[in-house]
Amino acid sequence: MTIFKALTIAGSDSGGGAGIQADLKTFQELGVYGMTTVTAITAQNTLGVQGVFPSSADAIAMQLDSIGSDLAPDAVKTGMLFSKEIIRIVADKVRHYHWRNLVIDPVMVAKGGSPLLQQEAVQSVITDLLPLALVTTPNLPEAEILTGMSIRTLSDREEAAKVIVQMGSQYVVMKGGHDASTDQIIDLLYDGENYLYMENLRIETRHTHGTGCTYSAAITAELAKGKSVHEAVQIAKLFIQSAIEDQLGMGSGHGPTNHFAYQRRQRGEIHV
Ligand SMILES: Nc1ncnc2c1ncn2[C@@H]1O[C@H](COP(=O)(O)OP(=O)(O)O)[C@@H](O)[C@H]1O
Ligand SMILES: Cc1ncc(COP(=O)(O)OP(=O)(O)O)c(N)n1
Repeated sequence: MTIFKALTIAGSDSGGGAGIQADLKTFQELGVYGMTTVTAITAQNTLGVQGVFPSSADAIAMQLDSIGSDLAPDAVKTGMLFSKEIIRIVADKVRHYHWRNLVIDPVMVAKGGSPLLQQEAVQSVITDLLPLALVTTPNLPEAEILTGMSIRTLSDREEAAKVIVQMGSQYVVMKGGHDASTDQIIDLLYDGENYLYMENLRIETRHTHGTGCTYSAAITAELAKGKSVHEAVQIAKLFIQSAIEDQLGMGSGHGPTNHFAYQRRQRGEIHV
C-alpha cells in the first residue's frame, strides 16, 4: 500500500480549528500522512487570538531540513508565515529540496481581525513565494492586498486571478466566502487560460473558523495522491462544504469546522 505524504508549514492554533491542527486533521481524513513545520505558536480559541509567538529562524530551518533530508513530501502547503524572514527561509528550502505541488494559502488576518502576517511581509509573499506555487488560494481581502486591486465584480475577480498568475502561481483558487452581498458563494479556479466558477449556497453558521486552512489542506492532500488541480479542488470543495454543514457547535465564538464530516458523508452516515 502506498501512503502519500504532505507537509504543512504553518502556525499552531491551540484551539485546534485552524493552522497546523486543521491541516493535519484534513490530511488524516483524506488518507495522507501529515508532516509539519511550525512557524509560530498562537494562543487561540473560538473567541480570537490571544497571543502570537513566532518560531526562531533556526527552529524553522531545522524542521524543514529534518523533513527534506529524509521524508520527501508529495505535496506541501503554507499557511501562517508571519514575517519576511520566515518567508525567505521557506522559499529557500522549497527550492533547495525541489518540492513540487506547493499550495500557498496567503494567510494574513484571523477572523477576529488579528494579524497573522506582518504588513511588510506581503511583498515577500509576492516575490519569494508565488513564483514557486502550483496553487494559490487567496480569499477576497487577501487577493485585494496581493494585487492592489479593489475587487467588486466577477470580472474584477478574473482580472485579479490573472495578476496572481502573472506573479508566478500556476493556478489560483479565489475563495468567495467574504462577499457578504449575496447568499450565493462563488469560488473561482483559474489555470492561466480558463475560469471555472464553483457556486454554492452560503450555509448559515458562525462556526467557520479555519475554513481557508481546511480547504487548502484538502487540496494539498489530493495533490499528494496524484490528483490534478481541478480534481483536487473539486474534492476539497466537498470536504469543506461537509465540514461547515455538519456543525460541531463548539465554543462561544467562531467554532471550528467538522473535519470528520467528509468521511461520515462518504460512509452514508450523514446527508449534507
Ligand atoms: N458560510 C459558508 N457556507 C458555505 N461555504 C463557505 C462558507 N464560508 C466559507 N465557505 C467556503 O469555505 C472556503 C473558504 O472560504 P473563505 O471564507 O472565503 O476563506 P478564508 O477562510 O480563507 O477566509 C471557500 O470554499 C468558501 O466558499
Ligand atoms: C495559526 C493560524 N493559521 C491560520 C489562521 C487563519 O485561518 P483561516 O482558515 O483563514 O480561518 P479564520 O481564522 O479566518 O477563521 C488562524 N486563525 N490561525
